[in-house]
Amino acid sequence: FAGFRLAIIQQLVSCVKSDNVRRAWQLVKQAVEQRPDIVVLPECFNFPCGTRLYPKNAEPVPGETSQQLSKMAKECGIYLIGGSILESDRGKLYNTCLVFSPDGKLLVKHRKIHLFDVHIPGKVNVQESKIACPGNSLSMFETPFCKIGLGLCYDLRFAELAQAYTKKGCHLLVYPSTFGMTTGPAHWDILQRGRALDNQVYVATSSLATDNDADYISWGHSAIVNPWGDVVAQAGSEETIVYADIDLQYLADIRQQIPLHSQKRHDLYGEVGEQKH
Ligand SMILES: O=C(O)CCC(=O)C(=O)O
Repeated sequence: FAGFRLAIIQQLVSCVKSDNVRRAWQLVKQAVEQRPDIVVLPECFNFPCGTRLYPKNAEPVPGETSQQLSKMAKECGIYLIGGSILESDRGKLYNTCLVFSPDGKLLVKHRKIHLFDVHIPGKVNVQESKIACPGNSLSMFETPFCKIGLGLCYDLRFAELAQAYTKKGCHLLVYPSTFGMTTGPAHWDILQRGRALDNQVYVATSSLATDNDADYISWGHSAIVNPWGDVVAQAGSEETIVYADIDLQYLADIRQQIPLHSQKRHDLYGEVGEQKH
Protein backbone atom coordinates (compact mmCIF):
# COMPACT_ATOMS: atom_id res chain seq x y z
CA PHE A 1 0.00 0.00 0.00
CA ALA A 2 1.64 3.18 -1.25
CA GLY A 3 -0.01 5.69 0.92
CA PHE A 4 -0.74 7.15 4.27
CA ARG A 5 -3.57 7.79 6.70
CA LEU A 6 -5.39 11.06 7.08
CA ALA A 7 -7.55 12.07 10.05
CA ILE A 8 -10.00 14.94 9.75
CA ILE A 9 -11.27 16.53 12.93
CA GLN A 10 -14.71 18.10 12.91
CA GLN A 11 -14.62 20.16 16.09
CA LEU A 12 -17.44 21.78 18.05
CA VAL A 13 -16.21 25.18 19.19
CA SER A 14 -17.33 27.57 21.90
CA CYS A 15 -16.73 31.28 22.43
CA VAL A 16 -13.76 30.66 24.71
CA LYS A 17 -10.50 30.42 22.82
CA SER A 18 -8.58 28.55 25.50
CA ASP A 19 -11.36 25.93 25.75
CA ASN A 20 -11.21 25.44 21.99
CA VAL A 21 -7.46 24.91 22.03
CA ARG A 22 -7.82 22.47 24.93
CA ARG A 23 -10.52 20.59 23.03
CA ALA A 24 -8.32 20.47 19.92
CA TRP A 25 -5.62 18.81 22.03
CA GLN A 26 -8.09 16.15 23.18
CA LEU A 27 -9.33 15.49 19.66
CA VAL A 28 -5.85 15.29 18.18
CA LYS A 29 -4.87 12.79 20.87
CA GLN A 30 -8.01 10.80 20.15
CA ALA A 31 -7.27 10.85 16.42
CA VAL A 32 -3.74 9.58 17.00
CA GLU A 33 -5.11 6.32 18.45
CA GLN A 34 -5.94 5.33 14.84
CA ARG A 35 -2.31 6.01 13.83
CA PRO A 36 -2.80 8.73 11.21
CA ASP A 37 0.20 10.34 9.52
CA ILE A 38 -1.56 13.65 9.02
CA VAL A 39 -4.25 15.28 11.16
CA VAL A 40 -6.37 18.24 10.07
CA LEU A 41 -8.26 20.77 12.22
CA PRO A 42 -11.05 23.04 10.88
CA GLU A 43 -10.99 26.68 9.82
CA CYS A 44 -11.27 29.03 12.83
CA PHE A 45 -11.06 26.13 15.26
CA ASN A 46 -9.87 28.38 18.07
CA PHE A 47 -12.34 31.23 17.69
CA PRO A 48 -16.03 31.43 16.88
CA CYS A 49 -16.83 32.36 13.33
CA GLY A 50 -19.11 35.39 13.87
CA THR A 51 -17.13 37.91 11.86
CA ARG A 52 -17.56 40.69 14.41
CA LEU A 53 -15.68 38.62 16.93
CA TYR A 54 -12.58 38.24 14.81
CA PRO A 55 -10.21 41.06 15.88
CA LYS A 56 -10.20 40.33 19.59
CA ASN A 57 -9.12 36.77 18.91
CA ALA A 58 -6.19 37.66 16.69
CA GLU A 59 -2.68 36.62 17.64
CA PRO A 60 0.80 36.74 16.15
CA VAL A 61 2.75 33.79 14.79
CA PRO A 62 4.64 32.54 16.70
CA GLY A 63 2.07 33.06 19.45
CA GLU A 64 -0.02 31.21 21.96
CA THR A 65 -2.01 28.97 19.62
CA SER A 66 0.80 28.36 17.16
CA GLN A 67 2.98 27.15 20.04
CA GLN A 68 0.24 24.77 21.14
CA LEU A 69 -0.13 23.43 17.59
CA SER A 70 3.60 22.88 17.35
CA LYS A 71 3.53 20.94 20.62
CA MET A 72 0.57 18.83 19.47
CA ALA A 73 2.41 17.86 16.28
CA LYS A 74 5.60 17.00 18.15
CA GLU A 75 4.03 15.19 21.07
CA CYS A 76 1.85 13.11 18.75
CA GLY A 77 4.50 12.66 16.02
CA ILE A 78 2.18 13.77 13.20
CA TYR A 79 1.94 16.34 10.46
CA LEU A 80 -0.64 18.77 11.78
CA ILE A 81 -2.62 21.00 9.43
CA GLY A 82 -3.81 23.45 12.05
CA GLY A 83 -7.15 24.60 10.61
CA SER A 84 -6.95 28.37 10.80
CA ILE A 85 -6.38 31.08 13.33
CA LEU A 86 -6.75 34.82 12.98
CA GLU A 87 -3.19 36.02 12.57
CA SER A 88 -2.08 39.56 13.38
CA ASP A 89 1.01 40.85 11.64
CA ARG A 90 2.13 44.48 11.59
CA GLY A 91 -1.34 45.84 12.20
CA LYS A 92 -3.04 43.59 9.63
CA LEU A 93 -5.16 40.49 10.13
CA TYR A 94 -5.14 37.27 8.10
CA ASN A 95 -7.12 34.05 8.19
CA THR A 96 -4.13 31.72 8.45
CA CYS A 97 -3.53 27.98 8.34
CA LEU A 98 -0.32 26.77 10.02
CA VAL A 99 1.21 23.39 9.22
CA PHE A 100 3.65 21.66 11.57
CA SER A 101 5.94 18.70 10.97
CA PRO A 102 6.16 15.73 13.37
CA ASP A 103 9.13 17.43 15.03
CA GLY A 104 7.04 20.53 15.71
CA LYS A 105 8.56 22.75 13.03
CA LEU A 106 6.39 25.26 11.16
CA LEU A 107 6.43 24.05 7.55
CA VAL A 108 4.14 26.51 5.83
CA LYS A 109 1.70 29.28 6.57
CA HIS A 110 -1.31 29.65 4.25
CA ARG A 111 -3.05 32.99 4.42
CA LYS A 112 -6.52 32.60 2.89
CA ILE A 113 -6.22 33.91 -0.65
CA HIS A 114 -9.87 34.43 -1.59
CA LEU A 115 -11.81 36.23 1.11
CA PHE A 116 -15.48 35.41 1.64
CA ASP A 117 -17.27 38.56 0.48
CA VAL A 118 -20.70 37.28 -0.41
CA HIS A 119 -24.23 38.66 -0.25
CA ILE A 120 -27.15 36.34 -0.87
CA PRO A 121 -30.16 38.43 0.17
CA GLY A 122 -31.87 37.17 3.31
CA LYS A 123 -29.41 34.32 3.67
CA VAL A 124 -25.73 35.19 3.68
CA ASN A 125 -24.05 38.53 4.20
CA VAL A 126 -20.38 38.25 5.00
CA GLN A 127 -17.64 40.69 4.09
CA GLU A 128 -14.51 38.98 5.34
CA SER A 129 -12.30 41.57 3.65
CA LYS A 130 -13.57 44.23 6.09
CA ILE A 131 -11.53 42.43 8.73
CA ALA A 132 -8.85 40.35 7.08
CA CYS A 133 -6.36 40.90 4.28
CA PRO A 134 -5.86 38.28 1.60
CA GLY A 135 -2.75 36.14 1.37
CA ASN A 136 -0.73 36.52 -1.80
CA SER A 137 0.86 33.16 -2.34
CA LEU A 138 0.21 29.51 -2.98
CA SER A 139 1.02 27.26 -0.01
CA MET A 140 2.40 23.77 -0.48
CA PHE A 141 4.52 21.45 1.59
CA GLU A 142 6.39 18.21 1.05
CA THR A 143 5.90 15.09 3.13
CA PRO A 144 7.54 11.67 2.68
CA PHE A 145 4.19 10.58 1.15
CA CYS A 146 3.31 13.31 -1.33
CA LYS A 147 3.20 17.03 -1.85
CA ILE A 148 0.17 18.76 -0.34
CA GLY A 149 -1.56 22.00 -1.38
CA LEU A 150 -3.57 24.16 1.01
CA GLY A 151 -6.63 26.34 0.75
CA LEU A 152 -9.10 27.73 3.24
CA CYS A 153 -12.86 27.45 2.75
CA TYR A 154 -13.84 29.93 0.02
CA ASP A 155 -10.52 29.08 -1.71
CA LEU A 156 -12.21 25.75 -2.57
CA ARG A 157 -14.45 27.51 -5.09
CA PHE A 158 -11.54 28.59 -7.26
CA ALA A 159 -10.75 25.77 -9.65
CA GLU A 160 -7.61 27.56 -10.83
CA LEU A 161 -5.98 27.30 -7.41
CA ALA A 162 -6.47 23.54 -7.35
CA GLN A 163 -5.16 23.31 -10.91
CA ALA A 164 -2.09 25.32 -10.00
CA TYR A 165 -1.35 23.01 -7.06
CA THR A 166 -1.83 19.98 -9.27
CA LYS A 167 0.45 21.42 -11.91
CA LYS A 168 3.08 21.85 -9.20
CA GLY A 169 2.84 18.19 -8.24
CA CYS A 170 0.42 18.09 -5.29
CA HIS A 171 -1.53 14.83 -4.93
CA LEU A 172 -3.63 15.90 -1.97
CA LEU A 173 -5.42 19.22 -1.53
CA VAL A 174 -6.58 20.12 1.97
CA TYR A 175 -9.11 22.83 2.72
CA PRO A 176 -9.85 23.53 6.37
CA SER A 177 -13.26 25.16 6.00
CA THR A 178 -16.56 25.98 7.44
CA PHE A 179 -19.37 26.41 4.96
CA GLY A 180 -22.71 27.68 6.28
CA MET A 181 -26.24 26.35 6.10
CA THR A 182 -27.10 27.96 2.73
CA THR A 183 -24.17 27.09 0.51
CA GLY A 184 -23.15 23.99 2.48
CA PRO A 185 -26.04 21.74 1.43
CA ALA A 186 -25.98 23.20 -2.09
CA HIS A 187 -22.30 23.28 -3.01
CA TRP A 188 -19.99 21.66 -0.45
CA ASP A 189 -19.84 18.09 -1.75
CA ILE A 190 -19.94 18.99 -5.39
CA LEU A 191 -17.09 21.49 -5.12
CA GLN A 192 -14.85 18.90 -3.48
CA ARG A 193 -15.75 16.22 -5.98
CA GLY A 194 -15.22 18.69 -8.80
CA ARG A 195 -11.73 19.64 -7.61
CA ALA A 196 -10.86 15.96 -7.16
CA LEU A 197 -12.12 14.91 -10.60
CA ASP A 198 -10.73 17.84 -12.57
CA ASN A 199 -7.28 17.32 -11.15
CA GLN A 200 -7.31 13.59 -10.34
CA VAL A 201 -6.17 14.27 -6.80
CA TYR A 202 -7.41 13.52 -3.30
CA VAL A 203 -9.33 16.37 -1.67
CA ALA A 204 -9.92 16.67 2.07
CA THR A 205 -11.98 19.21 3.99
CA SER A 206 -12.42 19.77 7.70
CA SER A 207 -15.30 21.79 9.06
CA LEU A 208 -16.55 22.99 12.40
CA ALA A 209 -19.36 20.83 13.78
CA THR A 210 -22.87 22.29 13.57
CA ASP A 211 -23.88 24.43 16.54
CA ASN A 212 -27.38 25.79 16.12
CA ASP A 213 -26.76 28.45 18.77
CA ALA A 214 -23.69 29.90 17.06
CA ASP A 215 -23.57 33.29 15.29
CA TYR A 216 -22.54 31.52 12.14
CA ILE A 217 -23.92 28.01 11.86
CA SER A 218 -21.54 25.61 10.23
CA TRP A 219 -22.73 22.90 7.86
CA GLY A 220 -20.21 20.28 9.03
CA HIS A 221 -19.92 17.24 6.71
CA SER A 222 -16.12 17.21 6.62
CA ALA A 223 -15.04 14.83 3.90
CA ILE A 224 -12.30 13.02 2.04
CA VAL A 225 -12.79 12.54 -1.71
CA ASN A 226 -10.67 10.27 -3.91
CA PRO A 227 -9.46 10.99 -7.47
CA TRP A 228 -12.39 9.00 -8.87
CA GLY A 229 -14.74 11.50 -7.24
CA ASP A 230 -15.99 9.12 -4.56
CA VAL A 231 -16.58 10.52 -1.10
CA VAL A 232 -14.56 7.92 0.83
CA ALA A 233 -15.21 9.31 4.31
CA GLN A 234 -17.67 11.88 5.55
CA ALA A 235 -18.84 13.29 8.87
CA GLY A 236 -22.40 14.27 9.68
CA SER A 237 -23.13 17.45 11.63
CA GLU A 238 -21.75 16.46 15.00
CA GLU A 239 -18.28 16.64 16.53
CA THR A 240 -16.34 13.66 15.20
CA ILE A 241 -13.17 12.44 13.52
CA VAL A 242 -13.13 10.80 10.10
CA TYR A 243 -10.26 8.81 8.64
CA ALA A 244 -9.18 7.57 5.24
CA ASP A 245 -6.20 5.83 3.75
CA ILE A 246 -4.84 7.87 0.88
CA ASP A 247 -3.77 5.44 -1.84
CA LEU A 248 -1.25 7.00 -4.18
CA GLN A 249 -1.10 3.92 -6.40
CA TYR A 250 -4.85 4.28 -6.97
CA LEU A 251 -4.29 7.90 -7.95
CA ALA A 252 -1.57 6.85 -10.40
CA ASP A 253 -3.84 4.16 -11.87
CA ILE A 254 -6.65 6.62 -12.51
CA ARG A 255 -4.29 9.07 -14.16
CA GLN A 256 -3.08 6.29 -16.41
CA GLN A 257 -6.59 5.09 -17.28
CA ILE A 258 -7.96 8.58 -17.96
CA PRO A 259 -4.87 10.51 -19.07
CA LEU A 260 -6.21 14.05 -18.73
CA HIS A 261 -2.80 15.43 -17.93
CA SER A 262 -1.34 14.58 -21.32
CA GLN A 263 -4.51 15.50 -23.20
CA LYS A 264 -4.80 19.14 -22.19
CA ARG A 265 -5.11 21.61 -25.05
CA HIS A 266 -3.09 24.44 -23.53
CA ASP A 267 -2.79 25.84 -27.04
CA LEU A 268 -6.52 26.67 -26.87
CA TYR A 269 -7.12 27.74 -23.28
CA GLY A 270 -3.70 28.52 -21.82
CA GLU A 271 -2.11 26.92 -18.83
CA VAL A 272 -2.86 27.48 -15.17
CA GLY A 273 -0.06 27.22 -12.62
CA GLU A 274 2.75 28.75 -14.59
CA GLN A 275 3.03 31.76 -12.25
CA LYS A 276 6.24 32.20 -10.28
CA HIS A 277 6.16 32.14 -6.49
O1 LIG B 1 -18.03 29.49 -0.24
C1 LIG B 1 -18.90 29.36 0.63
O2 LIG B 1 -20.08 29.15 0.35
C2 LIG B 1 -18.55 29.44 2.08
C3 LIG B 1 -17.23 30.05 2.32
C4 LIG B 1 -16.99 30.44 3.72
O3 LIG B 1 -17.80 30.25 4.58
C5 LIG B 1 -15.70 31.03 4.08
O4 LIG B 1 -14.82 31.17 3.24
O5 LIG B 1 -15.53 31.35 5.27
